[in-house]
Amino acid sequence: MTAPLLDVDGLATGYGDIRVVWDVSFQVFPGKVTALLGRNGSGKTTSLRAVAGLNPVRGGRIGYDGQRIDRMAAHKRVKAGISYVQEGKRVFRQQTVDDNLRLGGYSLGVRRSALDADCDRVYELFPVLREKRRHPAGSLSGGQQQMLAIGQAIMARPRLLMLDEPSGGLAPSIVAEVMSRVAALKESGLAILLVEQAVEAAVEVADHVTVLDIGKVTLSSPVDRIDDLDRLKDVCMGRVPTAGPAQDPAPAERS
Ligand SMILES: Nc1ncnc2c1ncn2[C@@H]1O[C@H](COP(=O)(O)OP(=O)(O)OP(=O)(O)O)[C@@H](O)[C@H]1O
Repeated sequence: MTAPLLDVDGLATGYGDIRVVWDVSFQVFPGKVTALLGRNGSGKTTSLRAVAGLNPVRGGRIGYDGQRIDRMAAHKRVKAGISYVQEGKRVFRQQTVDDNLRLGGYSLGVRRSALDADCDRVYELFPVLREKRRHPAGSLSGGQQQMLAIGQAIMARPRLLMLDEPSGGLAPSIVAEVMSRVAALKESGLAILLVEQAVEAAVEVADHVTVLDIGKVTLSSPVDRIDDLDRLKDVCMGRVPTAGPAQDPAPAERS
């Protein structure tokens, strides 16, 4: 059985003394996508931030690559292979596309030739970025900036990639393009934790979905067991009462 790369168990977290996540558990496996779904304010971003080391763990545990990382500093988590693309396409708008990518790989402290090779890999994944490599990032479209933000995260050579609403503010055709790149990244063996409001787009690429509401899990299921998308959307909107977390087997338990 494949071991999860990320194993979040009974997580409680929040902001200072304000607790907004009470009991959240999910796993992410290499070469798989786990989608965290749920309505606005349900605690998805806060959970991601806790995994990245930006919010304190007040209860439960975060396991990564077989070790507890609850108290590991955020920059050490990056070094350990955890990359986090925050919501809102945070790129350096004045810098060129190429410089943005190089900044993403800066923390590795590798030689220029290695950075060149890493940039090339990103350009293979996102050919449109190669075309625009000399342009300032601020001149790119919203979708292209999202791809650049993902490319920047990949430059840090992650094993776990966390994406917070990559579809945010994008037209449906661009969302499909971004998701097809996410699918390509998972095929390359990356473990991906995807936070999304766009339920349909998320289930296209996800292997497992975990739905949060008011800081708790209301549904946890392999995607191939979900046969009613409308019901899933209702659960995500908090419109369907749930009898507590449905802890279906995680992907690895089925293989
Ligand atoms: N800096 C903060 N200080 C205090 N409370 C916060 C802070 N940021 C978010 N919250 C609160 O935490 C709760 C969970 O927010 P979170 O951003 O995790 O939700 P979300 O599921 O990601 O929703 P969205 O899709 O709107 O981003 C919300 O009630 C929100 O108001």
